[in-house]
Amino acid sequence: MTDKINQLSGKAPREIAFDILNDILEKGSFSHTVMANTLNQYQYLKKQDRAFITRLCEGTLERIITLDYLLNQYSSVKVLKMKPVIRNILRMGLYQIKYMEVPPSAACNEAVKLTKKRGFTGLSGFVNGVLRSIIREPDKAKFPEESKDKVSYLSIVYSIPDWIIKGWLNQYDYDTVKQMLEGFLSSSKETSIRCNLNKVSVSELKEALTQSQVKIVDGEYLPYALKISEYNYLNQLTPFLNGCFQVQDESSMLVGELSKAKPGDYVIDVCAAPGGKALHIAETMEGSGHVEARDVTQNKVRLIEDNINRLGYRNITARVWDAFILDEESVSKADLVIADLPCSGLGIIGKKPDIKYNMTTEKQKSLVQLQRDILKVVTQYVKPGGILMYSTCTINPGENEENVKWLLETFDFAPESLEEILPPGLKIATAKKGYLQLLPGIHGTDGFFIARFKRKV
Ligand SMILES: C[S@@+](CC[C@H](N)C(=O)[O-])C[C@H]1O[C@@H](n2cnc3c(N)ncnc32)[C@H](O)[C@@H]1O
Repeated sequence: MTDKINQLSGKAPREIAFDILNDILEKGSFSHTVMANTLNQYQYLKKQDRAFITRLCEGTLERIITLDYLLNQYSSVKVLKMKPVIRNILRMGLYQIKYMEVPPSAACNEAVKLTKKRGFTGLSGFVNGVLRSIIREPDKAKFPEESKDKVSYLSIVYSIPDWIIKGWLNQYDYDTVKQMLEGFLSSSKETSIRCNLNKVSVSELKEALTQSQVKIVDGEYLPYALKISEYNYLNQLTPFLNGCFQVQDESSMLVGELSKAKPGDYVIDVCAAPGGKALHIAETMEGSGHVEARDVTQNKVRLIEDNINRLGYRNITARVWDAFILDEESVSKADLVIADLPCSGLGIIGKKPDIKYNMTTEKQKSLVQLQRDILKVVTQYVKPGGILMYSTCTINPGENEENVKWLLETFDFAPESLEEILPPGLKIATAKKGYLQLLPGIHGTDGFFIARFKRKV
């Protein structure tokens, strides 16, 4: 059936994958948006075709540095000098040969077919030649020697730009960085979810998911965190539609967990969309108090509202408010302020691999300024004795540890130890200083930073 419809629409799964990759790699579109929109458009595809497209796109994107390095050893024309269509067909072809359970000759034949279909018949021999020589001599290509050039080795083997590797090697020892890089490569296979305890128990949710043939494993630290896989569409799962869970990484749930909001608290989340942390905190307050979830545009606020409605919480509202602008009415009013600010996102490159190719040190510097500008405003909302939670999904001391130091030097806040409130199984030395950095591959979560402060009375 799918093949027939594909013939009618003229697009086979590899061609759909090619269009997605071309949009991301040549037009700069965001990977998760293009993937979601395209898969939505091809809803009639069989589950395995959708899974094939997802794996091929995500995998190729994740491994671009490795793939280009290898292709350059087999091709007389360097990848960056190739026509965009040809380099992306070759990247996809090589990814299938090296990392997927696709017969190599099929990967090669399909690449040649696609080259002709896209009007490059004259280059089909070139595509065939490069891929055939890879199949013939898979061991010809050599990676940099680990003992001679550690940065190049890690960068090429794990497909991460070398400036990022250098930064992490300044902060962590070699083995830790290597483990992190392994962690990124294995992080995108499951979806982390938070059980909506206001609606169901964890065992009820597990039962409902099992009935929908979803594979479930427990989270690392929190009893209400699960990881799911092997479903087709999230928004066709009955437990999702019924608001029994929210998609959220466990690292992000730790913000809600470590906030220790009390029933009756007034909470402001200044950068809240799509609402993960704000919704979680509303849930922990058991229907009491109030969470005001703010974001900068109506579209973002709509995302929060959709989640509020689906999950059925009554003690949270969403509102458009620009965090750079002081809201006089909120000054010294909040028991808890959540500042989960825009950041360089290097902690989630396992899920959104395009981030690692687009981020730069200059962009990171301007993000530090943005974070400080927002903090100057929103720290004012915390009432004396109230709590400020600062978090980012990145691994960069400038945006994390140095911002903590700056905040403590600049405002009337004291660090609040996290040691006593960490969930069992999570031990991090800096927790007693009021902050922690989670690392993929080490802690089993996204890379994530959390700091807790108390406003002095
Ligand atoms: C890291 S995300 C927040 C994720 C959210 N806390 C959650 O747990 O689902 C950062 C958010 O900041 C928002 N943002 C960016 N600039 C903003 C501004 N000037 N005022 C308010 N929100 C802003 C973005 O729209 C984005 O939704």
